[in-house]
Amino acid sequence: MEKVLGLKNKEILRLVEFDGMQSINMINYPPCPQPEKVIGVKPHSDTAILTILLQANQVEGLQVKKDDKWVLVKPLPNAFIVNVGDIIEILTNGLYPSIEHRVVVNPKQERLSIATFLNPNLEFDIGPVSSLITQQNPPKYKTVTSKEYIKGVFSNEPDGKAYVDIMKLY
Ligand SMILES: O=C(O)CCC(=O)C(=O)O
Ligand SMILES: [Fe+2]
Repeated sequence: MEKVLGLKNKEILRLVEFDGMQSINMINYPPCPQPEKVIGVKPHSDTAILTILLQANQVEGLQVKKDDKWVLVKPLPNAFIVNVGDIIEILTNGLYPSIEHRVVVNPKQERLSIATFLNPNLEFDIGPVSSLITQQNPPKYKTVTSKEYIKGVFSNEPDGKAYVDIMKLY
């Protein structure tokens, strides 16, 4: 991604190279006889840098929002799904938007997923990287310390792309 964008000084990589943080969510979705009445995980984007996700027992349920429609992500054997998180959207000044997703439940089968979230080293600020900012392309997002960013994540309920909207300047 840095190569494609022509970024210098490891402007993305430095967030994870030393003391980046990883956390894991293992989720068991029991079968639900009335799946239309419940939601497994409500619509949100991941506030991390990237998410690496395994639909561990190959049962579908994950959907991503594309052109305002929910699209099913078919489980593939031995394949990981990589979701762009809000931090990549902010660092790239919107060039790589984070993906909104949700999980619906299955009437018959239980579903297991394992999501690994790549989170930033707390030493660096979160904001658009300087090599992507020019007079013609001014920052679209605020720059905050990682601690402020994480504090904001925990004080806002996951809700669509609401948190990345809070980080927007206009
Ligand atoms: O269970 C899944 O497939 C996704 C879970 C998820 O979106 C999350 O934990 O942030
Ligand atoms: Fe998620």
